[in-house]
Amino acid sequence: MLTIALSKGRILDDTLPLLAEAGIAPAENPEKSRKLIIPTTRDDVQLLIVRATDVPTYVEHGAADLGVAGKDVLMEYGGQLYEPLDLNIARCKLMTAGKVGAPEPKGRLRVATKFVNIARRYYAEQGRQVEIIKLYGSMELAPLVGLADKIIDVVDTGNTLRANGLEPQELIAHISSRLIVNKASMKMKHAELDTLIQALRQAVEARA
Ligand SMILES: Nc1ncnc2c1ncn2[C@@H]1O[C@H](COP(=O)(O)OP(=O)(O)OP(=O)(O)O)[C@@H](O)[C@H]1O
Ligand SMILES: O=P(O)(O)OC[C@H]1O[C@H](OP(=O)(O)OP(=O)(O)O)[C@H](O)[C@@H]1O
Repeated sequence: MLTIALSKGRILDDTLPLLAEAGIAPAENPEKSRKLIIPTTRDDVQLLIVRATDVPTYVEHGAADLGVAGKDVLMEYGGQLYEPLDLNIARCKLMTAGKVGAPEPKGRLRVATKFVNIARRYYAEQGRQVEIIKLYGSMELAPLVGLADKIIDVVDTGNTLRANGLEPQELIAHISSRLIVNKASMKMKHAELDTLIQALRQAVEARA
């Protein structure tokens, strides 16, 4: 059995067409079903539906053999995972952002983000003193109400920033979603995984 961890929403929407090209389709609609383990048209493949930030945890611990996760989530998670394929989906940018026209604060910067490890690394590399404030969502609010000077979040169209009077500032990384594989599975189920990875690679390359 091959177990694939996916998150609902954007990653599921963008991954299902790639899996379909590899001959794998869910037996029921994962967006509608309350089930968290979804069988597929292949007896030897099942899907796990988990939170986006939990995908690397399931895969690293071997509860899933493989999964799909944003590079932002993977950079934040760290951990020991194979990352054999850039699926080139859910593309966006990880950026700092602040209020439009706000002067660069002197001294210690307050940065609100759910990406606390990335934030710590980024400002450490710059030798900048920061206070990092952990949030779980709606980061754009923080500078508006004086909780933080800046945020670190993913940006695509920039509409969310603009709607809140914020502007993108520094680019931290270009982001897309990656196929990740458990290290032990890669050894124990090498043939099956290799076939699936190659099929997905072809599906990705056919689109480029
Ligand atoms: N606006 C966007 N445009 C393109 N890609 C995005 C955008 N927002 C996030 N992503 C990418 O898609 C991945 C999944 O995002 P999604 O919104 O489904 O989950 P999430 O809201 O980050 O997680 P959770 O629902 O667990 O809080 C992110 O990790 C990121 O790599
Ligand atoms: O630059 P934009 O095109 O506005 O995209 C950026 C927004 O997208 C993401 O949220 P998303 O829309 O996924 O909301 P959700 O994670 O709360 O579903 C992210 O957290 C930003 O708020």
